[in-house]
Amino acid sequence: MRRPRPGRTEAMKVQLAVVQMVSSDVVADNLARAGSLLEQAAAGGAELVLLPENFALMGRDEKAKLAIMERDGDGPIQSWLAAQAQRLGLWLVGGSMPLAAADGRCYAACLVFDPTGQRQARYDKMHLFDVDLPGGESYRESRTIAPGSSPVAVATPWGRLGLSICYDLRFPELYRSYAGAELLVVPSAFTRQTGAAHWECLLRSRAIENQAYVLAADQGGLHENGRQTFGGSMIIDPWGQVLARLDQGEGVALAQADGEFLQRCRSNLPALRHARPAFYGA
Ligand SMILES: NC(=O)CCC(=O)C(=O)O
Repeated sequence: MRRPRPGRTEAMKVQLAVVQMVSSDVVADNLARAGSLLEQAAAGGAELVLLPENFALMGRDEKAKLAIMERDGDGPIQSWLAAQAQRLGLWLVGGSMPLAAADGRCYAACLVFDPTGQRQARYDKMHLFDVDLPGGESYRESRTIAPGSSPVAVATPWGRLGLSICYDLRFPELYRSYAGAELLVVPSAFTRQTGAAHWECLLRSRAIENQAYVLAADQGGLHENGRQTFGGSMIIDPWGQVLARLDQGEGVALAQADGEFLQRCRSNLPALRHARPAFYGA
């Protein structure tokens, strides 16, 4: 494992992993399978691993997440995440899990743990999926989820990591607020319908326009609530190339990020430096 000195991201090389799940409505089963998938990632040399949105529960009823929501910093799912990070010596990005909000709803929180099991960041999903799709599929996340209001990027040994969750992917301004971050994560439970149409295109766009590695861990299959998620978890480089990809079902995709390659992309094609936000807003 190469640990670069701060400010030496061009020397950065890190093995990344995204975990794809088909989470059920039984938390203990989901955590047990997630634990095995994390072991698989660690065995593949991963040092930074991303779990999908709702890794601990995809309930029959959206309200089920309110029954398992935890207080910030206190609860079995948060303890499980800290313990996995420490047990496997990983930076672990915990997709999303429900943390209590003051109004009875929950936040969809993405928590980041370092290899000592210390929590390094919390990001709350900012854009909620209140959407009606062709064919009658309908979602109202705001009934159970309160929106977050702050972008969050966290310093890692390999550079800055910008956090986002699923539907956030459609709002490029969020990622632009992370401009210069080397790594972007998008834990997701994309619908099968919208995933087939937009998933890869949106992810590659975020990688290309921000010249960053993008890690996207999705749910991928048929859940007990009848909901179908897309899968296609992937790791993309700053040139927009898909380095690793899964199809449907559970699994782990691994790929190496290379700081020299990232710096080469940014110096050969300095689009981030050419931006002129003074004329069209940040
Ligand atoms: N859970 C979500 O945010 C779903 C987002 C999604 O499927 C999309 O198309 O956007």
